[in-house]
Amino acid sequence: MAENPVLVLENIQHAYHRTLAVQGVSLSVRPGEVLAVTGPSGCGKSTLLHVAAGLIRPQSGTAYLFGQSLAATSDDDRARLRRSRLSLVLQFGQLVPELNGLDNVALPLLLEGHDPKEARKLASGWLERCGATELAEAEPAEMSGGQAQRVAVARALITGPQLILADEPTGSLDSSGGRQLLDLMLTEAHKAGAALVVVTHDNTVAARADREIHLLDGVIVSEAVLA
Ligand SMILES: Nc1ncnc2c1ncn2[C@@H]1O[C@H](COP(=O)(O)OP(=O)(O)OP(=O)(O)O)[C@@H](O)[C@H]1O
Repeated sequence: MAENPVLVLENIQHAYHRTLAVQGVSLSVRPGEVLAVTGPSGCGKSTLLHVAAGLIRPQSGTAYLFGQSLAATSDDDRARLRRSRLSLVLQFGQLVPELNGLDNVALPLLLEGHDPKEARKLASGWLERCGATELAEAEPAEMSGGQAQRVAVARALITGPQLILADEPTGSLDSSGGRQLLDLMLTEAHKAGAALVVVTHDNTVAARADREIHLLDGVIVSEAVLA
């Protein structure tokens, strides 16, 4: 029997004032699947990812994470779900400005009550794997966009999530740095059996996915199975 999807979006529609950003999008993501969401700037990719993460409540349609309707969960439950089974890599890293690189990576474990020494040891290992050892003591304000993305990816991987939602996770890195970080995300997702949904402008990133959906003006206009 096929495994249950980790993410289902049913007929999602969302507008900001008069701008219709997403118009009736439905999709489903299987465990372990890598899905690329592509399309030109402003076509609704980030909005869709934020809906999937429960950060935006869509005006209509339903999002299900791990079989649970996000509309039916409380803010606390959504936050808990995000911490335990889902990781986000948002555009520009979105690190906690008051914490250094090491504590930003350790934070999801600290919030779950892990031993701080152990959490920081694990965080240090993830920073190293993400090529960001030298950022352990740095504050986010001192980091370049690409450095913040490395730290954000380390923070996303430390919990061993079942689903990673990533918005242009390598967009601020040069092509070789971006490729390395993407390789790491794909390898770790594969090892853990995690699904990865990656929003990208970059065709070389999309080419690494199992499936690609292409959005135009908030609508899925094409879908391709790549692997
Ligand atoms: N907070 C907001 N307030 C008003 N309009 C918004 C807001 N966020 C997005 N939009 C608009 O909604 C549409 C979709 O935006 P969205 O950021 O989802 O697209 P995108 O494909 O991710 O773009 P990009 O690739 O440039 O990040 C755009 O027309 C954008 O201007």
